[in-house]
Amino acid sequence: MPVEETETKVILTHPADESTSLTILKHGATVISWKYKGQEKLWLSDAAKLDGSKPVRGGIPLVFPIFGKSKDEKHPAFKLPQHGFARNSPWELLGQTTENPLTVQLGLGPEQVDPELYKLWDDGKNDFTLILSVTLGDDYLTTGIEVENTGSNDFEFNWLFHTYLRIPDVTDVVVNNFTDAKCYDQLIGENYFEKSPMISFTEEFDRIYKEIDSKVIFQVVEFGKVLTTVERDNLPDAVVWNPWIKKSEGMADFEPKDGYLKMLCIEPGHVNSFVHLKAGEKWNGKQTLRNGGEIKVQTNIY
Ligand SMILES: O=P(O)(O)OC[C@H]1O[C@H](O)[C@H](O)[C@@H](O)[C@@H]1O
Repeated sequence: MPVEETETKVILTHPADESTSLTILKHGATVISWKYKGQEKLWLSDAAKLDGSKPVRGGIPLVFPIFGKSKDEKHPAFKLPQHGFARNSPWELLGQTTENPLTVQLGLGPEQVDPELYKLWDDGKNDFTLILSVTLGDDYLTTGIEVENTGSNDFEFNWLFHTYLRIPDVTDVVVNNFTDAKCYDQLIGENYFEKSPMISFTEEFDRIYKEIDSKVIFQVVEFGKVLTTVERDNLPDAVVWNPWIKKSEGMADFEPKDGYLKMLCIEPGHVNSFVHLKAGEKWNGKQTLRNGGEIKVQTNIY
């Protein structure tokens, strides 16, 4: 069976190769595992809560309708907890949409969100439908989101795929194609242009790269070999995050404590500005993670 549904999960198995598969937790519609030819490509904490009591620490949590915590008291998302409610709500499997490549859809509407939580967004005035499409390709995983404003008032939101990539050792990898991109460094609270030809990791890292053209891809490269390629569609920003030693110690659901060496978050999103969605309109964004790839060097100067 290429698509199997249990009470809590949806499992997709590649029809031509059963060692390629993925698992989606219905809680948060979080992809918690992607195996390419038997090799796990996503990082999941050993202490991640998979029982719906917390957002999942690992895999691909979904961030909506706010990235981080709003600092603007007057903003409709000000009262929401960090990263909103999509990652913390029970999504519903809508069904399989294509066989080749294998695709399923999951949906979320206000009625599935904890009413206490939903009320915190603009006093519960915003009506929406989220449809997540997850595709398991031969050597890739695509997650695509459609946000529809099904209500009668306009609203605005952030979207982000909080992707935790599993890697052999974060101190051995570099990531390309952020050179000359605008960047906000969350650790020092400063804006600058990224100048490194490749970014590397020797300490805590938390940067929002902004307004990067869709044709620019990001690649995690280890000793000259591409491990994973990240492609984006209509998601202009990308957060790059590694919590390093101290921050990992402070997260109860982060295990093992040296797990930061085995993970790197590259998070395509629309977070530098809000998407304004008029009543009745739809917005789409998509990321594709591809196993391997040829090194491609691209610029952010146009
Ligand atoms: O602990 P969480 O709410 O899952 O957030 C985890 C991380 O998400 C993003 O990557 C942010 O840039 C970080 O500042 C934050 O620490």
